[in-house]
Amino acid sequence: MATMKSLIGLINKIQRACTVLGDHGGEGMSLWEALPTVAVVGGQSSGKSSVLESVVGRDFLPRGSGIVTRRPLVLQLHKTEEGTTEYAEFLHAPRKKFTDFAAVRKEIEDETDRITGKSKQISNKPIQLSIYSPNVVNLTLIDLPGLTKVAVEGQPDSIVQDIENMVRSYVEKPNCIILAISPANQDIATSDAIKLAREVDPTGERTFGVATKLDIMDKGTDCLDVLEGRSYRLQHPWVGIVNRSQADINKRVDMIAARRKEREYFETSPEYGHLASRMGSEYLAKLLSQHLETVIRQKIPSIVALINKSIDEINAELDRIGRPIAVDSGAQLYTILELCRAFDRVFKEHLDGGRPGGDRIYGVFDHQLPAALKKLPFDRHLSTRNVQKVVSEADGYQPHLIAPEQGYRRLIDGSISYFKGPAEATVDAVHFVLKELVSKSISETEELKRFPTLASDIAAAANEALERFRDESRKTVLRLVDMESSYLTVEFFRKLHLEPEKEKPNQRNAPPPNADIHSDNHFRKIGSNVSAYINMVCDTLRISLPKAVVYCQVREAKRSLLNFFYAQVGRKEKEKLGGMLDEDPQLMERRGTLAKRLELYKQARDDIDAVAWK
Ligand SMILES: Nc1nc2c(ncn2[C@@H]2O[C@H](COP(=O)(O)OP(=O)(O)OP(=O)(O)O)[C@@H](O)[C@H]2O)c(=O)[nH]1
Repeated sequence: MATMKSLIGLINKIQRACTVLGDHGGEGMSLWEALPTVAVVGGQSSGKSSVLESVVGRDFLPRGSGIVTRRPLVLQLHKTEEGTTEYAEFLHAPRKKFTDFAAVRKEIEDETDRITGKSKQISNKPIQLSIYSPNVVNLTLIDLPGLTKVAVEGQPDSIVQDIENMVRSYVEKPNCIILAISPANQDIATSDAIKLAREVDPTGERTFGVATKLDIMDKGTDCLDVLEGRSYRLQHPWVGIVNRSQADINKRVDMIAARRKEREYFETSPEYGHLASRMGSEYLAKLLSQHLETVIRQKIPSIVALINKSIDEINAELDRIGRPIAVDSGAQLYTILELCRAFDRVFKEHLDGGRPGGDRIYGVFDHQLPAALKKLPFDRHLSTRNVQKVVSEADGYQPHLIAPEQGYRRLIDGSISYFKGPAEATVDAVHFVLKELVSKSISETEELKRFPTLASDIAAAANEALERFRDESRKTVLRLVDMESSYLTVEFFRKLHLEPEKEKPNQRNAPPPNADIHSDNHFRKIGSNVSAYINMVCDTLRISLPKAVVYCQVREAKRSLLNFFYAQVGRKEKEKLGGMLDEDPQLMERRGTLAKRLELYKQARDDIDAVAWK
């Protein structure tokens, strides 16, 4: 069977670990709240601090007027071998051992101010203090601010409610044992502690009533009705305490002497002599320790169940956000390539139809390009006036005799050069669609979300590749246009001469007023022939430009978008690979917190297994 020391010591260990991880209850069923503790509750100046110091046997708590205790003090008592030196340790100063308990008091005051500032504010962030002494029992007590009635200078009006809310947040927990301190020299009916305890623990199963200041009750009055269970009955018998009076404190009566004085008081008291064996702070400490140990033993199964549930939840979240990356360069390289492949898969799905986006490229070919071609200013370029101008310039001093060969060539070259605009616009439009698809694919690749550095490296590499593909595509489409200029389709013109006159004068070729009909008809005819040829070229380019763009940009993007990147990664020094896997700092912090919490819960489970089932 586990010893009392080991069980309570175990809970102390888990409690300290919870505090390190910032789990001090309040946020849903935390491990902290599953741990049984003893909360010391009482009105101002009810004697809380005196009881705690009597239990510890040391003078170590801050004293003063108004609200002295402004943060919960989690006091873990560890019984050490007889003759060993007493010392204290704070969780917030783990390597500092305090043997001077006056310094402990100062550290409690300073640590309180560190969080609440010099104001009289309170804070629910606990101070964790462990005391190792042969004069204590294994016990964990939480000292809470006194339930006050009136805000004093420098306190906000809400202080009364704030304190009650904080105290209530502790005592309402089913695992909290309530040490209700009531001064016997005041009507117990007005005890703040009993009132609150009655509310949160109506059956009194987890309330221990303590009556202090028995020694200064009005002459002729005593506390026997309460101590002998006739009034304010609780499941556990009340314990009477006589702490040091203010005079004793001022005279620096030490705690061990005070305990002796308290024992003598009860042993020689006519009223309480018969109760002496179950009165006094030493008896109270032993009673609480035994009860705490019983409660812990009862609660172990539910604590283990909560720990196991928490372990499963943490493992599930770690799986979701991803486990830490291995540190060896081989594993890192593998991870990087895997992530690149994941991105590539998403990108290809966008192009091939699994995800939206590829259709926008078709939209460029099916709408944007035809519309742009239609808008080209061939009307103006092939107006009769301009045809006449270009042909005349091409003839020079000798007008052409039959067909103006040079004039035709210049008109056709001039017309074909207009195609360069729509050709380059198509290349750019497809480029921007591909760039957008790269960006969408990065954001849709779940695995990449935790590696912002790698995500931006992949985006940069992909966009660099798209720029290269665009340059190549631009050269190719311009070459296609130039090819149309470089060698005209002779068959077209041969066929032309065989065909009868079809062209009727229309608005576009209408001759200017009082022009020479022969030359106008002649130039209009030329313009119409060139226009027919250009229409043929236009039909050819409307088909060949998309092929060139797909071949140079879309096909390359599918085949080799990251090939350069793979080569770069392969050349990176090993230590640089880790840098590519830098994670979102918040994510790393979250994973670190989860890993620490997981370690706490696993350790707690192992400790409990090691102790509880012996
Ligand atoms: N005679 C006598 N005086 C006591 C006893 N218990 C406490 N006192 C005195 O009552 C005053 C308040 O005692 P504390 O222990 O500071 O009470 P407290 O509830 O901790 O006070 P705050 O934390 O400041 O609200 C001090 O002057 C103590 O000396 C007792 O049993 N007998």
